Amino acid sequence: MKSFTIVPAARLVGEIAVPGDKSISHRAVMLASLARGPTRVTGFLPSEDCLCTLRAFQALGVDIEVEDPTTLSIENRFHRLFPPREALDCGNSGTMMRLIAGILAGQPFRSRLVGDASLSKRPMGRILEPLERMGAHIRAEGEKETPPLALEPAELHGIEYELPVASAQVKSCLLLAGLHAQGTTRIVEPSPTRDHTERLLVHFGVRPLREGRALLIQGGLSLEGRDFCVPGDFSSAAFWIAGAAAMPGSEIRIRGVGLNRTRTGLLGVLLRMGAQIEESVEEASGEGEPRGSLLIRGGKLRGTQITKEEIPNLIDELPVIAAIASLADGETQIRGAEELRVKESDRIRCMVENLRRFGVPVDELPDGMIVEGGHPIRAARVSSFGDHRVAMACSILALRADGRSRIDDVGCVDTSYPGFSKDLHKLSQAAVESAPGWKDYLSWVQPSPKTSGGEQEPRRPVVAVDGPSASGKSTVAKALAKALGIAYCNSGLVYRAITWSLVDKGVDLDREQSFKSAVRSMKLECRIEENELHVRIDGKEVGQEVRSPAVNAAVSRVSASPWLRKRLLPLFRKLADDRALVMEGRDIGTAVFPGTRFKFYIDADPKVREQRRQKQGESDSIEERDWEDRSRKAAPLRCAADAVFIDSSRMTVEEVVLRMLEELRKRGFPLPKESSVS
Ligand SMILES: Nc1ncnc2c1ncn2[C@@H]1O[C@H](COP(=O)(O)OP(=O)(O)OP(=O)(O)O)[C@@H](O)[C@H]1O
Ligand SMILES: Nc1ccn([C@H]2C[C@H](O)[C@@H](COP(=O)(O)O)O2)c(=O)n1
Repeated sequence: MKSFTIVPAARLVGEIAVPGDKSISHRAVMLASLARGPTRVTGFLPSEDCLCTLRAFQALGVDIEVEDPTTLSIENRFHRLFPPREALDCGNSGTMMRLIAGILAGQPFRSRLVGDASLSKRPMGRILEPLERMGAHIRAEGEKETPPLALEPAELHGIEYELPVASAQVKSCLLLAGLHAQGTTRIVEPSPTRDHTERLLVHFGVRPLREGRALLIQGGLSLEGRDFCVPGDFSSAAFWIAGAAAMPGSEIRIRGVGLNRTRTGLLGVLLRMGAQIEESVEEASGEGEPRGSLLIRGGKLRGTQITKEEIPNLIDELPVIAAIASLADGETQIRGAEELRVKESDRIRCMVENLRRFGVPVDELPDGMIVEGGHPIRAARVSSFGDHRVAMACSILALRADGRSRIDDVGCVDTSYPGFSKDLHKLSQAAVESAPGWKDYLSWVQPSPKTSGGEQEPRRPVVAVDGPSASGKSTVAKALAKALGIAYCNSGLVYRAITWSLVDKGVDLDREQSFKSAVRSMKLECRIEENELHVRIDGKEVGQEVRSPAVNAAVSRVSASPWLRKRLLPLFRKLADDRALVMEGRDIGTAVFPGTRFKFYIDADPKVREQRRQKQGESDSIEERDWEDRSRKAAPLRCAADAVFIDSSRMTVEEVVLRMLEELRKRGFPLPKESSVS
């Protein structure tokens, strides 16, 4: 399963054009396929969803040539559709299924519409009822009126229908069915929804009549092919708009994006939250799709209230609004958004669960949520729940986490935004240009918050050395201790020894009680002999066995236990009671000896670290272990704010140790008269 690993970034900077609008791409293919004469569609979104629509119309006998991934030549040479040989696959797309059902309902042939697991759970009753009233023979084969949909040949007639819930998909389904019905179809909307279908109908020569809240379409009119350019998708741009607005110091420009007023509700919400957004409409061409560019500057946002009336114009943007509400000061309430529960996922449930994992206080409501913003964002591992917008919204929030986060199951992002991760990298990397070397990686080595300053200095001088796996910290810490003539303590050895014993005894690490009782019954001895830490468990001194693949694979899980860490803390501190020492690990400068003035954070490019570990002939999943060490709740791996950061990628061990000695001298460490490196 594909996942994103998100590196924190201070801000978003740069200029992009987002891919074509998903809603409009579907509709452009559908209407061009019904039209007489050729249409060239440019800016088409070649996402999984839209490609399903393209394949469906090819299967219905329409000539669709893909000139390049975003340019299509479409012509229905026979001015009719043909029976498809097999079921039409709508993939993950509710838009496709509901709209194409409107087109197929009035055809003189049978058809069947199927979808993926997620689409197969989505309600179709809302189109079945009005279509049946128009004379369609349509049946949902799934439970509770869910897909697949089976359609039999039928002749439709116009009806008057008042939508119980504002829905652009239901409205569009009925407009397309009305096009193939006898007489007039009158559709009344409770509140305005996105109007792409109406605009495209006008583009192809059929003008629905607007009478207040009602739309009227005359059956039997034919569409005329005409070239069409799809604007950039506002809902894709929304991730950058919201992300940049909420990250102080950001400045991004988005070109060629659709600015249809029925889609841009997000802008109003962000402006209310204090965002700085400049909009310039480049093309308002009458009844076509308006497009233009947006300039967003980042700042501190404040919470807001989003009401039922606003929902239809920002429904797809609610996940990202929930994400950035976490960064705003104060509370944000989202109400009247129960529709979110029947999208590609239950977006209320999924966002609430993910926000909680990021450490955001959030209350779930039947029709929305209350997000309490302004708290620190914790690095987290979350799931997309198979929903593209959840995946992207969480990616934006992860940029502001205190470490590297992981979003699992992100294959779904391709349904609307192929290339999202590339754009994320492009816009967030610009933010870390000032970091030397491997930019994106360095950006997550952010200083931990400053300690209160009240921590006690250890009784004897302690040099704290922290860093990720295979960064070389043991090697340099050992050499430094030798040069200083003081004790060297490898705290990781203690975690490894405990892990080895647990693995050796076959303890199930997932069962907390077994884990705790096994640790309690262990006889753990830590002694410094000949200036080096020695660990014994149940009377046996541990050796090379603690570096076995089984221990490497389990040690980060074991050391993530807050209970165990609390238990070991006094043991580590006691070692410094009567001697000076160099102690290395993952939390020495931040949790074990936060009061020491002598702190180092040793790091190296992940590729270099990988190579170093391979050279040692050890099997170790460095990336996985790093992630676990950084994302755990208790004492995660961080570079202390007052630590000296050393990138050892292009330094020899001697160079690193000399650099450390120099820093110790500057900080007043009691150096022996002659400290040499050997
Ligand atoms: N500056 C350096 N240049 C080249 N190789 C180095 C450097 N520092 C360390 N190494 C080598 O890299 C390997 C890994 O180093 P070391 O075991 O000290 O890393 P570590 O950070 O303590 O790893 P872990 O925490 O996983 O035990 C060793 O073989 C070591 O000799
Ligand atoms: N202070 C420490 C030291 C070590 N750990 C954990 C994290 C590591 O994955 C594991 C083994 O350490 P290593 O021998 O690789 O340095 O022990 C920790 O959490 N805190």
